[in-house]
Amino acid sequence: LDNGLARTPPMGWLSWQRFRCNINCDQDPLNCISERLYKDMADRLAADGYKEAGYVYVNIDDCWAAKQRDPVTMKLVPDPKRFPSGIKALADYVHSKGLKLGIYGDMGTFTCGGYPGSKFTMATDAQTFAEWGIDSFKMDGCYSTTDDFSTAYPIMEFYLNQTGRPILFSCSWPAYEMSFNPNYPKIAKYCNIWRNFDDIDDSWDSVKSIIKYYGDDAYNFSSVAGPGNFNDPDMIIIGNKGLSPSQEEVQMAMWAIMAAPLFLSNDLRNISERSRNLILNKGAIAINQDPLGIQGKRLWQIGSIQVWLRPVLPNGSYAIAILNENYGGYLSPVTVSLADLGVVDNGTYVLNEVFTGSYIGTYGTKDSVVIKVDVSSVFFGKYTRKS
Ligand SMILES: OC[C@@H]1[C@H](O)[C@H](O)[C@@H](O)CN1C(=S)Nc1ccc(F)cc1
Repeated sequence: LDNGLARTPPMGWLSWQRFRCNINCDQDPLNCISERLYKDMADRLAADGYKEAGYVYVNIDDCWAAKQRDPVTMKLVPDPKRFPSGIKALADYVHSKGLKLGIYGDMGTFTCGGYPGSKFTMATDAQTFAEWGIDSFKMDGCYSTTDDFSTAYPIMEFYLNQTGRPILFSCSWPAYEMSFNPNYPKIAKYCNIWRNFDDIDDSWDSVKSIIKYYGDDAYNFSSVAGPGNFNDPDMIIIGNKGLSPSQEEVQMAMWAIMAAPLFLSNDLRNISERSRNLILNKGAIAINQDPLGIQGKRLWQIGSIQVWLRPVLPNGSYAIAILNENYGGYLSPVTVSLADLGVVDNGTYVLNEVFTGSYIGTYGTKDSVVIKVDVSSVFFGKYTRKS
């Protein structure tokens, strides 16, 4: 979507994977979906180095709203007990921290969690969000029929644009059309980012299934990615319980190669130094945020070894990820040269490691290097073109 936003994949924090639809603020006040949760996370983003690294969106997901709209204005209202100050006050707070506030809705009659949907009130809801100072809107597709998607998302984009406020538009449109060829060029015209596969869960299997979907690249959806419009493989779950340290490195590396939005869904109030350093890894973020905005691709898979490549600046350079999804065994040696990767120019290259994994071999042009990647691990490096 050409609205000046998401020129690189957006970065920030999103409540859903970690905090779900926990509305039990009586028993669980620290973790329920409430203004307190988003203020706490805004505080952490601003104070712990995340904002400086680029993580600027604080995004509300499902279950924020009251079950009934205002009967007079038909406007959405936040749950009065859980958001007593209202969304505008929350946006003001988040903005005072130099951050942006996102919110969530649905094109159907209800959200997936059963809260009011926007099916008949798109103009009102877009206007409401703009009045509140909202900076990003994720519109889900629950309680909708299949042929509605290709009209509902353009209509909502029209009304968001009408407000005159720049609002990043996150669409779940292709995620509801996986089984039949989504019209990706049309989706890219109306959306800044779009979910196109299953919800992520706090597990290695979930991360692997998403990597597989993106490696298979059905309908060549990678080709429509670029500044202003990105495929969204869902949230970063680093810092939660389901991934081992090396598997967390895999997610950070692969989301960087895939030019994915980086929306953390974890508890920033209680995160290990290791996970926090991984989330803040400058080399990985630089590749994720590369201005070319080209989505990396899986070049080949041999057994449990996958080789991915993403063209990045300076011109002629590449980020490379070698993923070992093996369960058994130890370091698998992978011999790879730039020629193997289809890089056939006569430039001089340096392979400087951005990340993890080990390799032996010589720097330089067509030489092969032997890269050794451990199980459930990734080698993540950058071939920088020197001349
Ligand atoms: O309720 C909202 C929740 C999150 O926003 C996810 O990111 C969205 O992909 C949708 N969503 C959920 S749980 N969606 C959903 C997941 C499984 C299902 F059987 C029916 C709906």
